[in-house]
Amino acid sequence: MVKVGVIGLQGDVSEHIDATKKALENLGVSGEVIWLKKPEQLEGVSAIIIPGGESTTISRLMVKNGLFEPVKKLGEEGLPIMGTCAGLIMLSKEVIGATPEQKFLGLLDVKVNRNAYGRQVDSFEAPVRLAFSDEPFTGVFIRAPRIVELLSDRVKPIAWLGDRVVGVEQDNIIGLEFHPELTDDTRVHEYFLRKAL
Ligand SMILES: NC(=O)CC[C@H](N)C(=O)O
Repeated sequence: MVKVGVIGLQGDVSEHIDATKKALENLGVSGEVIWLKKPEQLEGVSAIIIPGGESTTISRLMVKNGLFEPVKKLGEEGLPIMGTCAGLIMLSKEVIGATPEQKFLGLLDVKVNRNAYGRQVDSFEAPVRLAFSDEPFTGVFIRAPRIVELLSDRVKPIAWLGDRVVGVEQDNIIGLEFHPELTDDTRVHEYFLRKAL
């Protein structure tokens, strides 16, 4: 029985909850998926998801609600954490274009550029190649950050758009530029959840 917490302070929380429930079903694993707002709810959690949204707001609210430090600690201790889009920004070590008060969990050795795709290509869908599946995955990119540098050998690419890395993994941590929760395809969530089984 796994318990997955989706950080539910801002962003596309319900989409991640639905995708995670569906992925657990497809894996044949019984589990609970919770809308995580308070540190007390971290008790017994086996994996955490940080959704897409607005990283400045998610950062501020995680600090305000007392989730920032405990989540950082759990990630450092090896708890599986996946961040999509704004969630990727939250997980990163270095961020170009951050606001001065914005804080990052620093669990992924990557440098990202916030809002790097610019206005013209603000949002788009494109086929993404995954390291763990032969079939392409529909990548939904919405004002996505761009992974501009891998800062250590510990971080491994797991998703590509053309020859550009758009998803990475570092042991227990996964960060993606795109939004797998906005498709009906649960392969990415399943891959992540296997880390918690
Ligand atoms: N869809 C998203 O999560 C967008 C992220 C947003 N550009 C940010 O900086 O937080």
